[in-house]
Amino acid sequence: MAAMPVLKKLENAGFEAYFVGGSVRDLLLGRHIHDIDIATSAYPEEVKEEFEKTIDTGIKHGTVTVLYNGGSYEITTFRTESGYQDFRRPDQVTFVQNLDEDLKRRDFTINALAMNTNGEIIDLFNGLKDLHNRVIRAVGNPEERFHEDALRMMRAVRFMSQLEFELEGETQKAIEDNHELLKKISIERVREEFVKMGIGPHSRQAFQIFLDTQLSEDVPDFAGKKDLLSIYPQLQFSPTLETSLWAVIIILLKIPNDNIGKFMRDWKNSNAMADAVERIVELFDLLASQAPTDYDLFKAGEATLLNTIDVAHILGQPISAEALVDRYDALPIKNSSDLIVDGRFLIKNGIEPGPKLGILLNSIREKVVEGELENSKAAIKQFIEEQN
Ligand SMILES: Nc1ccn([C@@H]2O[C@H](COP(=O)(O)OP(=O)(O)OP(=O)(O)O)[C@@H](O)[C@H]2O)c(=O)n1
Ligand SMILES: [Mg+2]
Repeated sequence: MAAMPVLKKLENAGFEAYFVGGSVRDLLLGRHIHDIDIATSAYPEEVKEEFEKTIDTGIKHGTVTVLYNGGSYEITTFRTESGYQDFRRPDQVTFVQNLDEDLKRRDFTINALAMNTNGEIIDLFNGLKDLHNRVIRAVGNPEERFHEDALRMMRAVRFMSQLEFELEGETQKAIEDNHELLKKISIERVREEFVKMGIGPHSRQAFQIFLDTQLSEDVPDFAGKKDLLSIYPQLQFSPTLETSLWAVIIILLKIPNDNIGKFMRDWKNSNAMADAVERIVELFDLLASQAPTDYDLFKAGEATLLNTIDVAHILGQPISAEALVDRYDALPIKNSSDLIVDGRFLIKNGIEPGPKLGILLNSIREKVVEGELENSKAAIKQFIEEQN
């Protein structure tokens, strides 16, 4: 690890120092390491004395960011779990003088590993075994861990998705029993975990647990929605601008389906990338074979992160932006607020203001949502005339 000199510097100054948390986990899993956390016996002021460039990231929590040799490191004084407030992260923390106490307050066994300057792993909670068996398991008593910080319940499902791990039974049960605590957490923090869950490679399985444990009851707009998995496979496209770029290049180059794998390997793309790109090309093939409607183009755009006009071009059916705007009016709507007309339109077309107008407007809305009536002014006008 290029970060080793930072640990050594702290050790040479007479302090204990270890890599901890996600960086140790990701190192052992061979994953990309995106941030490096260091736990130390040194107090923030002492850390600052050892390094020239530091940022006071969270002095209250014992954290100083050190910039060293082109890298950036979050160095935090050993601390305990005491001081958690109302199921959220602690406002104040208690510093302690040993690593064990610090590891004990961490969320999951795979996140409670530490590594010293010799590259030795300190594993107090069988985190290595859980890494090997691909299990997310709370450190110690799961209830306690989730009471300390309820966001950890969302972290559990996002790690499942990101790392392609299973959730250990007791940990899952504690989430089922305590899911309501998630309501205490700010939506910004929940959203961050939700997005990581949704875009991870195991998102379908994680999403299932998110629904099963009823965590879904405690986030906006999901209450009572139990049967979402039937539509979820769409997200397995995992589109990114990068996957869509390769798909577009393959279509432009007219690479036959059998050769997509070879094309992707020629560019040294990963297998996962190749799979995702193949799915997108398949989607385009399917669309090209069946005279797509505007709605198909729109949905294909969503599935590929391309805009609808680009999708139409790729399929050899160029349309102008103006034409598209007109044609959009006729798209089926999902949300009643998307209805193209309102009460004024009905009055203009001969309906007297009053209760009958409200009832008619509601039935129009229902028919459009059900797809029985086109969401266009012409179709709705005709429908009104038929009712009179
Ligand atoms: N609610 C939380 C958040 C963090 N941690 C501990 O702090 C470490 C670092 O936190 P963070 O960077 O948020 O998560 P990572 O596990 O490093 O995951 P990521 O790869 O997303 O950074 C975690 O590994 C874990 O030991 C915790 O116990 N409880
Ligand atoms: Mg991290």
